[in-house]
Amino acid sequence: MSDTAKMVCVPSQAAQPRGRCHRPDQAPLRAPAQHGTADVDMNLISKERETLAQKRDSGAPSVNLEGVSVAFDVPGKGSMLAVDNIDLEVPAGQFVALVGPSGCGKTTALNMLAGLMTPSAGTVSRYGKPVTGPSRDIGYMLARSALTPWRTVRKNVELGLEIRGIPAKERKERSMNLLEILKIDHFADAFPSQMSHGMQQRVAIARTLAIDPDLWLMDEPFGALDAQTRVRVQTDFMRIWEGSGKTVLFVTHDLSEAVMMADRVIVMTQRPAKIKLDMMVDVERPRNPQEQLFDPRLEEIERTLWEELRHEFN
Ligand SMILES: Nc1ncnc2c1ncn2[C@@H]1O[C@H](COP(=O)(O)OP(=O)(O)OP(=O)(O)O)[C@@H](O)[C@H]1O
Repeated sequence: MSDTAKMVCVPSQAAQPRGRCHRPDQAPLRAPAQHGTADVDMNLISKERETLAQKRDSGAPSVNLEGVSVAFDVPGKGSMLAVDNIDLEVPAGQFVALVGPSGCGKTTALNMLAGLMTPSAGTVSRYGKPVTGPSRDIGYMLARSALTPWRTVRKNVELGLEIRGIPAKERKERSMNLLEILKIDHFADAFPSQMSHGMQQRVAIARTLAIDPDLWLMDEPFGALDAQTRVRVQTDFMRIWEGSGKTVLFVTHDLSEAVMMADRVIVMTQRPAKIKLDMMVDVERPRNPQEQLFDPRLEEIERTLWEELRHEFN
């Protein structure tokens, strides 16, 4: 692999003053359980939570990419470098948006974190442990997360809980709670085909979050929504995330969405992907996308990011 230049070292949130941006060329600022008894199932869940709490208490970053490169074999063309020596450290509880031109490697980064692929070089770790495969504490949502057409909305949301052997009563409580927050509880017994696309995306959000994942990987989750629906869904999503303490990696092509939602925005270069800019969004929370659509500070940050991003499209 033509794995050459050392690119960037991204500091943790604690080490990084909000609202500052850092260029990479500067010094680094841095089984399913059987449907058995409820007792057995609840023990399993509380054990997982305990382990997770220990990991978080360790202070290790929720996500860490160190010197990560990815090369794909392209028939007739040989090895193609998609991701080039990336370092990215994300502390637990941070909301990070990844933006960059199409094909620059954003999804590839999420896939590595999800344990769906391994890097060609470097290490991908969570709480200091290398990622070796899919993990139950990760939720992964795509732009077009297909719902199961023959299951009702509630049954779709409960799918992951069913697989984990969560008892029916708790499944129902959790799914209805999320559907209420997302304002689609009155559709609980409907089928996906009876809902608008925006509503289906809300169901997909609820399904992703129902298992209470520690790391939320979101790949253009609102990309297919019309502008008005998008702002409404963003607002609901913010309400769920803020205060949850969960780590989010959020891929989007929409800069204003990135700035509105995230604590920190990473601008990637065109392929092979490197980190071009790493910027904190110093706008206080809670944020409300419906009310802050034209917030001057958000617009200012968006302009700064756009100045970096636009050169990647030439
Ligand atoms: N399995 C694969 N085999 C070969 N090439 C691949 C494979 N997966 C991704 N690529 C290539 O790697 C590069 C990065 O792809 P990736 O999907 O990560 O980009 P992206 O930034 O998410 O793009 P988009 O914004 O369009 O979704 C692209 O050039 C893509 O064609």
